[in-house]
Amino acid sequence: MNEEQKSLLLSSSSHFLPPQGVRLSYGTAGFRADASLLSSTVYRVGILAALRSLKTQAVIGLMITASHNKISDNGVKIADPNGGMLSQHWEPFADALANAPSPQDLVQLINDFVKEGIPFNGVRPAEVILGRDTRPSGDALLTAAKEGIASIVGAIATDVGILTTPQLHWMVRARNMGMKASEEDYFEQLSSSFRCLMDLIPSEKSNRSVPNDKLVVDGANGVGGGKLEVLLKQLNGLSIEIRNYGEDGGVLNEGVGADFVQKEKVVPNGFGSKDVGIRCASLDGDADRLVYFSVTAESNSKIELVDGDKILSLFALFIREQLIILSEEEDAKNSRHAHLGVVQTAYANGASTNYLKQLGLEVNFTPIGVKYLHEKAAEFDIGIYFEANGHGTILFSEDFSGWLVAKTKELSSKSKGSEVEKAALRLLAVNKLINQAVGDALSGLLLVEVILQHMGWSIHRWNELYHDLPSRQLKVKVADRTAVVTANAETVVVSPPGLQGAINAETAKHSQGRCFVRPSGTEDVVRVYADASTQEAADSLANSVAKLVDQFLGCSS
Ligand SMILES: CC(=O)N[C@H]1[C@@H](OP(=O)(O)O)O[C@H](CO)[C@@H](O)[C@@H]1O
Ligand SMILES: [Mg+2]
Repeated sequence: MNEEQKSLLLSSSSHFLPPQGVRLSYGTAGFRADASLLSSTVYRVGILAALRSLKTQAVIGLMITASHNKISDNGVKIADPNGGMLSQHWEPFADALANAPSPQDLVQLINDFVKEGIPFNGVRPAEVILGRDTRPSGDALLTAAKEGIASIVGAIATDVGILTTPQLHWMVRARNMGMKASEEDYFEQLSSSFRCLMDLIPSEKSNRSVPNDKLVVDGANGVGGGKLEVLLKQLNGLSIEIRNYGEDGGVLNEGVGADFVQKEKVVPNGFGSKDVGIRCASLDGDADRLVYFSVTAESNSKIELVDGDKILSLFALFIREQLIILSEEEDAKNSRHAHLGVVQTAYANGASTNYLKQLGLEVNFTPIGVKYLHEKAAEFDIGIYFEANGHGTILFSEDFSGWLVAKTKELSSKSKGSEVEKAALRLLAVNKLINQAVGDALSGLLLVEVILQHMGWSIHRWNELYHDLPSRQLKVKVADRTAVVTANAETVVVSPPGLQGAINAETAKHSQGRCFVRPSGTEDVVRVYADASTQEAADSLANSVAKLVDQFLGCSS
């Protein structure tokens, strides 16, 4: 690193001193904290993004969002060249950068790091694409990110404005693949592949009208509602009403959104008795999560939740159906057995795992956080992953995508209009529609809608695929959540000593009980999850274990 670069870093970093007494860590989804604490962190992630771009000689994304967190929080995360999350190898460097106490320490750290092979004088300058969600703090943090990028000589920052998180990841991936990568291109790809899937609905089904065919979407008062509206203008055949846009006085994620609906299992604001029986969906604040629900007749606030596990099951059924058609009608010589795998976490409802296994699918488990699920899903020809909270997607391997393209070409000359050609075309359209970079509520929603039409199913029929085991999630505020250390994909507490033993004893008192606790990577809480044979038992188990957490870790003041 030359002197010009060092002094540029020294002078610009002196405007962004880190907050005292706060230690930040690149958690399940980047850095998150109260927005007032974040300008130095975002500035430093700007530097990190530029260095990552130099290292990979590719375009990197930087997204300013705190997703489902309360409106006063914000956060920042990196999209790697393939559109996925930042390589886990770089997370320790990200932590060290964010916590370097002084400009001198920061420059020293960067100097040591770049010696290990960052091509400072490479052929290609660093380039970072910047996106942000609708949070009011986003603007100022964007300036900090730009300053960070500008402190690496020659680096280019491209501000793409307010976007959903998956749009930003999609753009990064598209740019690095040399494809069209604007927001219009994103909408065009989603709408054209959706139309293609609609056209491939078997005719006996497309004439059948699905009961309650209107969909009502809760936009979490975030970025997703407005984007969905733009997308809908390019589509026919969908009747969608959007509520909680964020422009009608509602507060981001407050009593609304996918995280609220999935965890509390009650209707979001703006929904009630008028919606009984109607198909409803909820996005989270940055539109990378999607859950469905319907308002029950017994009580206006109660819902039947159709969560990420059930979206996964619907997708798996559909993909499996197409693969079966392909393999049955194919002559044995040219056939290719596609390896289909699904990936879940410990938050998956046990009933969903049983259902998927009964379908004959290979079910894999990873620790919490999409970076782990995504990595695992990428090992299959087609890998489907979902967190119960509604974040997930379907990944197609490069090899299988290439085979599919060749296959559809071959079939279009050999057996045009056949069932096998249609199945291949459907898979190809799913590959285009569903975001290959990260879970994406908008593309997920379009895929759910077209599959329901394809099956001729109402939300109730879909919900009947299997019955969820009753579960309960709670958050416990403690003095220091990092005091909870876990193992076994975050399902067993190893510290503080004695806590796991107490949880086990409590769990054993409840029929079919299962319970685990872990520190959240996105909020300042410890999460408690319990499931059991009845709702009362799940509630009682979760409540008792929340008390244990409180006893072992002490309440924060
Ligand atoms: C119980 C739960 O929903 N946890 C979520 C939540 O992480 P926590 O580390 O639990 O706060 O946000 C992550 C990012 O969206 C997501 O990957 C994860 O599954
Ligand atoms: Mg989100």
